Amino acid sequence: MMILSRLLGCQEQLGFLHQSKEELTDSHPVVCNRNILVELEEGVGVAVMKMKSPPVNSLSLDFLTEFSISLEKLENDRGCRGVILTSAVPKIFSAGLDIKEMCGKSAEHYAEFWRAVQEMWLKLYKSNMVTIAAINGNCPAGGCLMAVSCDYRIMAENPKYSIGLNETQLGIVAPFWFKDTIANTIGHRATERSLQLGLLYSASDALKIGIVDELVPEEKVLNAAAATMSQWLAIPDYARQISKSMMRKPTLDRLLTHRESDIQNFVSFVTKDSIQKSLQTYMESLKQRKG
Ligand SMILES: CCCCC/C=C\C/C=C\CCC/C=C/C(=O)SCCNC(=O)CCNC(=O)[C@H](O)C(C)(C)COP(=O)(O)OP(=O)(O)OC[C@H]1O[C@@H](n2cnc3c(N)ncnc32)[C@H](O)[C@@H]1OP(=O)(O)O
Repeated sequence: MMILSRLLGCQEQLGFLHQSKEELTDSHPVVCNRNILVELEEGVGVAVMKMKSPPVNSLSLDFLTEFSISLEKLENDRGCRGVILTSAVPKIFSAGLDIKEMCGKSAEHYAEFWRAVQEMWLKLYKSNMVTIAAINGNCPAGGCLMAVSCDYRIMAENPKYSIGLNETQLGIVAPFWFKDTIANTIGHRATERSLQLGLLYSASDALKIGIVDELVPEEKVLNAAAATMSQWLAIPDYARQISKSMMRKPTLDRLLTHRESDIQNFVSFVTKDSIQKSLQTYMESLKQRKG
């Protein structure tokens, strides 16, 4: 009953979660945090993590911390074998890193923020669970990193949605582990072009280039993710997990080995006047585009 009332509280607050009371039984334990709603279907062993931080699910320090804690809890739950990552904010998967966390703050804050970004990626990329991104909206930069860190990506075939690592368009640089993650997905040449030009791909181009694995009509994204999940869960966990680790370990180890220097690089990069100016100009351009 408590679970039900907590979720209903969130629904009232958000007004855009389309679940009926009947669907919400105690066999679907729900944890409704500030930024992420986690629903675990116990019999099936699959959790849905719904990002719900309007307006754009930007990855703030608070959001990232909550994400890592939620994922770790699921990782340690023997009843959970798979996670579907999606959004409860209409038209947005995630707008990527919260630019406000990278503007006008202290070096200590930037270091803490970057460690949280690293932690989110390390936890997601090395997860033993099957991870599927159900991309139901725009997915630039850090949002794209989250998606390509999953095992499989299903995107809504909406021509208005795009996905990619657009950092250079902001005058900033995707760090080596963003680059490695996307290169592991689409290959070296496509990554080179994609990173230099800061390309955002439409859903259909994203499928062609392999950033996403499948396009489906928007209303079918979650069902398609659930269907793919059951295929992946049919493989014995141990064999699948070792295969995943074999593919991903060198990429993970590279950041683990250089974690502190990566934080220092970020701090010295982001504290440059020229970078602060680029980020502020970009934030202003977002606001102007609106008006
Ligand atoms: C030797 C050199 C080594 C260097 C390497 C070392 C270190 C690496 C250094 C840096 C690496 C940084 C990596 C960065 C990764 C990122 O993720 S940066 C974020 C990039 N994200 C974007 O470019 C997306 C920007 N947003 C949009 O394009 C749109 O908002 C949208 C997602 C398409 C949604 O559009 P719409 O629905 O029209 O919403 P609005 O544009 O009106 O936005 C609503 C409000 O949200 C604010 N906002 C949007 N995005 C962000 C964001 N990412 N962070 C913070 N805030 C954001 C927007 O300003 C609106 O605010 P107001 O309502 O106007 O207040």
